[in-house]
Amino acid sequence: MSSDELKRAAAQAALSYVSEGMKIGIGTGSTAEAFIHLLAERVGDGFHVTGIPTSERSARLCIELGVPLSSLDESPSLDLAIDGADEIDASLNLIKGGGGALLREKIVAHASSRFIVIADESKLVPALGSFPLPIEVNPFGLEATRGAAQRAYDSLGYSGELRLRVRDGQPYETDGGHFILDASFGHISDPKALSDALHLIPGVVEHGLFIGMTTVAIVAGADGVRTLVAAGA
Ligand SMILES: O=C(CO)[C@H](O)[C@H](O)COP(=O)(O)O
Repeated sequence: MSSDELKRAAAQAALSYVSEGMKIGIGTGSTAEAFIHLLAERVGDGFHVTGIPTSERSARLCIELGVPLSSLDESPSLDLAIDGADEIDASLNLIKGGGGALLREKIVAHASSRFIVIADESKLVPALGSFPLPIEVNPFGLEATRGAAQRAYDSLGYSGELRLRVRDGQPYETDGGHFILDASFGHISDPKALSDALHLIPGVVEHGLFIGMTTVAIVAGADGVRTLVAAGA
């Protein structure tokens, strides 16, 4: 199966978690978009759901395909959220934000009773960190924030670099008007310690480590679709 077929298979399996009338958070990225297409087919057959999108990009696709939308302000408590990931470790901790939507994705996942991650098996890793960690920062004081983040990594014993994400020659701007620093420091030995250290920096708006948030990961591979359930979920 191709990577797109695997993403679609994971997205298809996630549909079984969606019931009539639910309010669901809708993620961002190619796997989440596969899910939006499948959900739209169900909606076309008369199924009722309300989607709360995690990005303008996902919102546009939902509108184009006829998936009814609401906002987190109108619907602050969600039944579940379904989203992709850049990396998934054995404890179902994640790196997210490759598509630049990590802040809204984290807010929506946190507002959801269950957070379901869909992915192809290439996203499963023994330890997080091969994928650069996206760190969303306020543009004000960018260099001060970059320096503080570098020192946080240094103090935890990591070595590597922070790169400002650029698109078309300009800093990449998130839906919230922030910038992203992509942190390449290799395997993250203690995700919680790194998360705490980054959260102490005023210019850091949020980072792409999703720790202890995942309820279920649905992972599609050559041998079929596996459902991995988080301990205690
Ligand atoms: O976190 C994300 C966007 O901010 C995506 O979920 C993540 O980048 C995975 O994307 P894809 O499904 O295209 O591989």
